Amino acid sequence: MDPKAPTVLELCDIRLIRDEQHLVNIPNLTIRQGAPTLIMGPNGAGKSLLLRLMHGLISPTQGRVDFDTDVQQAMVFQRPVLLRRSVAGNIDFVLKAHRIPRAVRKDRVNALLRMADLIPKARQSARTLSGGEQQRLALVRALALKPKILFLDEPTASLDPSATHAIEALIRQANDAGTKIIMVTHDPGQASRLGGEIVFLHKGQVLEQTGVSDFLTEPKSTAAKHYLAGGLLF
Ligand SMILES: Nc1ncnc2c1ncn2[C@@H]1O[C@H](COP(=O)(O)OP(=O)(O)OP(=O)(O)O)[C@@H](O)[C@H]1O
Repeated sequence: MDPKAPTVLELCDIRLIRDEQHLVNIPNLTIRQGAPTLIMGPNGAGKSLLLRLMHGLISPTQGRVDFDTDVQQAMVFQRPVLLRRSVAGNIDFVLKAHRIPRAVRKDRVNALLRMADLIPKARQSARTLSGGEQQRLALVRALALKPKILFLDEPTASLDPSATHAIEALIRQANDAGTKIIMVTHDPGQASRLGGEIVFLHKGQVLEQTGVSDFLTEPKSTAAKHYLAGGLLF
């Protein structure tokens, strides 16, 4: 990651405490523009909490997340949350809610459906799509407003290899178009295909922030070594 690239987000002295447990404890974390930032770490490390803190879905007990408030952000969850509308209707709804004029909306919806390879399914009820199709729709819907930051929480966790590749292609396209991708993944293969940097989280703390290939070949922390070797962490 280019250390001179502009900052998109900065965590300062963040602590998230619940029932006297320090679930997240991050003195400082800077996320910069450019290639994806991939958050890895064992189950329960605090990855989803970190993503939610960054996106502002939850407030920290202490500290602050600095970002440009004018910047459009979007998030896609592990299980897509789709509206009881048609496939096209799901995208149109988001655009309409942001007062995008009808003439512009039609073209934008079609372009996004094409990107997701969902043109033939445009009129189908979104909730009848397959898991992979639903996730493609959720992803292009999140891109509808051209967000500067896109948070993805294990978007391919329940998908087969071909659906996973389709989602990765969309992620790459979004990244190339200038959207900063911040994504939780457990899959080292996916991390190496997408590239960028890894933020390795363990027990709510950032133990490493480094390039994907360095992390996968030479993890510095014992916790990351165990994690990559498939060992149990305590
Ligand atoms: N509201 C809450 N109150 C108490 N504990 C919580 C709360 N929310 C999350 N936790 C705990 O915080 C820890 C981190 O949760 P989180 O969902 O961020 O983990 P994760 O790294 O995303 O794990 P996974 O890989 O399993 O999805 C977990 O032990 C979880 O039980």
